[in-house]
Amino acid sequence: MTELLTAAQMRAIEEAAIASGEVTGLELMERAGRGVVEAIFEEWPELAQTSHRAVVLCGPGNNGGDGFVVARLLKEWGWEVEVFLYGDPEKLPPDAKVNYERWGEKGEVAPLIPGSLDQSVDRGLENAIYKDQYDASGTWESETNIGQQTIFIDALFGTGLKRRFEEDLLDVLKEWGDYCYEYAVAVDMPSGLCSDSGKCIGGHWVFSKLLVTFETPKVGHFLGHNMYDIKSFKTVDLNFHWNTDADTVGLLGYTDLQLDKDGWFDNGMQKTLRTHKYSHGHALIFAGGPGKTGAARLAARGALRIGAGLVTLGVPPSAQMEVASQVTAIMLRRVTDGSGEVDGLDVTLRDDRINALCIGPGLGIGARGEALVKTTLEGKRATVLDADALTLLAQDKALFDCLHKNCVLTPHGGEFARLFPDIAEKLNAPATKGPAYSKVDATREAAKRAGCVVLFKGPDTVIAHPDGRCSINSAQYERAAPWLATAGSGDVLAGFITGLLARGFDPMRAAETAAWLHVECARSLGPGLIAEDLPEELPKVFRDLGL
Ligand SMILES: NC(=O)C1=CN([C@@H]2O[C@H](COP(=O)(O)OP(=O)(O)OC[C@H]3O[C@@H](n4cnc5c(N)ncnc54)[C@H](O)[C@@H]3O)[C@@H](O)[C@H]2O)[C@@H](O)CC1
Ligand SMILES: Nc1ncnc2c1ncn2[C@@H]1O[C@H](COP(=O)(O)OP(=O)(O)O)[C@@H](O)[C@H]1O
Ligand SMILES: [K+]
Repeated sequence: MTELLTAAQMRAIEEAAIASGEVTGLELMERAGRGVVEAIFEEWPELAQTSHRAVVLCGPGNNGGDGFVVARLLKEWGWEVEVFLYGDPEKLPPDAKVNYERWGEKGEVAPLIPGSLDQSVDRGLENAIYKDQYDASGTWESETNIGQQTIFIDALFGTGLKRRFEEDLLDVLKEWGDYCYEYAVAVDMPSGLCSDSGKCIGGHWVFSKLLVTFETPKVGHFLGHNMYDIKSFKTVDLNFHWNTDADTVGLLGYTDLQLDKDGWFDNGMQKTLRTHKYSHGHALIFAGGPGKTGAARLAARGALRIGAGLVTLGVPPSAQMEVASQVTAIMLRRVTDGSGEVDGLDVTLRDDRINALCIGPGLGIGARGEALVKTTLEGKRATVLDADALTLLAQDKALFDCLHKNCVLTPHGGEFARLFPDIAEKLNAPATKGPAYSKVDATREAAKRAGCVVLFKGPDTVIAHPDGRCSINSAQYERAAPWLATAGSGDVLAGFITGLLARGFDPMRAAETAAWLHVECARSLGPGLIAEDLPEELPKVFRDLGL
């Protein structure tokens, strides 16, 4: 799993490597700066054809030190380089100071104060050509003579940003422009954003197209919406040994999910030649009343496609005809209420082959919904609680206290705030100092309180286990799939998780695998997708994965 580090973890592993004598801080800084330059030429090969111009903004810490290395290396390539420093050179930390002095042998350093950037930015804009425009009017070939371009390098702050920018710096950054230049690079972090939470601490942040980070990405790179302008994300290997602790957050990827043939088929519920449908689990998904059954049907379709052996919709008698006219492979059963009467859930659950439940999509928040949530939780079976079930849990502390370790809660931001108002308040409070309270912190706290897995939705879906394990399923950067934000897609996700629970996945793995596949389906479909398409795309996604 790609490990995502906090600023403190990154600092600790670097300090350990330096203390062990494996590498010096200066060497790490040199590798970092060299990595940035290589990343620039890899991203924009056209810039390697002739020499160009760089404007480098350096900050008062080691991020600024990286900037001085980049400036020196680009100068050695024959580039015209302008360097600005925010802060007092005498107060630079030792490695940054060495690189400031090394740069001083090659060029000047101007103070970064209001007005100092005017000319540099104007000159940069004079010749700037924008790839989007260029593509529309003709071709963009790496051998095209694009004239001298200016590349803007943001090495102001990295993982060390602690507080809001002073007014003079805010003024400078406004001059720098609120828009994104074609060739703009963030060194480690877009300055102004918190590397633990992705939140804006500085009061403003610097836009860029390419972000180059070091050794392994930081948690904040994958949280929140503030990095939407970044088109390319590169990680430079600093080549030193490190181990992380149990707190480390993982970025979900294909290899982590053991979605190879063995991992996929070899679960508690094995899909092999010798098994039959009951070997793959039986999911029960509750539907709401007439006109409200679509959400549960979407979830049911998702559960079936992801491999549950059988899927039954538990419907109130009033919606029986509506549902019956819409389903075929999915079965239907009347579930009036939570009771032990005929058609009561208590009776249905006497069938212990039903091993996974999904409650909430389209359920309603009336008495039937409440009774079903209660009976469902008392059964202690693997259960996904989504949508209306989350509202019911938020309204009733006794019901919330019935949550158990086999549950998965799947709130979006609004539902999360209803369920965990105090946690949401901390999360949504304006960030004023770093490291700021993050969506990872919030989801972990929520999972601990609920005593079960919480999957907090969004392009940055965070999945946390009460024992502290935590991962992010990212639909950002090259995995962006904004068209997934469409009515009903969350219902399908609830169904995917339920289907995997029926197949015997444990709650954490079911939530992680389902979330990852959900985004894969969206990417495979592309813009125009509607929620109904998602389950139908699974066979193609499975085929493409070689399953
Ligand atoms: N530690 C290492 O060995 C390495 C660090 N590297 C770079 O070093 C960076 C981290 O360096 P630092 O820990 O020095 O942190 P930064 O360079 O991000 O900034 C920290 C400095 O800024 C000050 N500061 C924080 N918020 C401020 C604000 N709002 N206004 C004014 N000043 C503010 C702090 O007091 C401190 O002096 C990484 O992001 C990375 O770019 C790389 O060179 C790789 C090696
Ligand atoms: N910008 C986005 N990019 C990618 N995925 C998104 C984005 N916004 C929302 N999603 C995903 O879409 C789904 C929406 O779920 P939800 O809000 O419950 O919708 P609904 O209730 O209509 O089904 C979630 O899986 C969420 O992670
Ligand atoms: K930066």
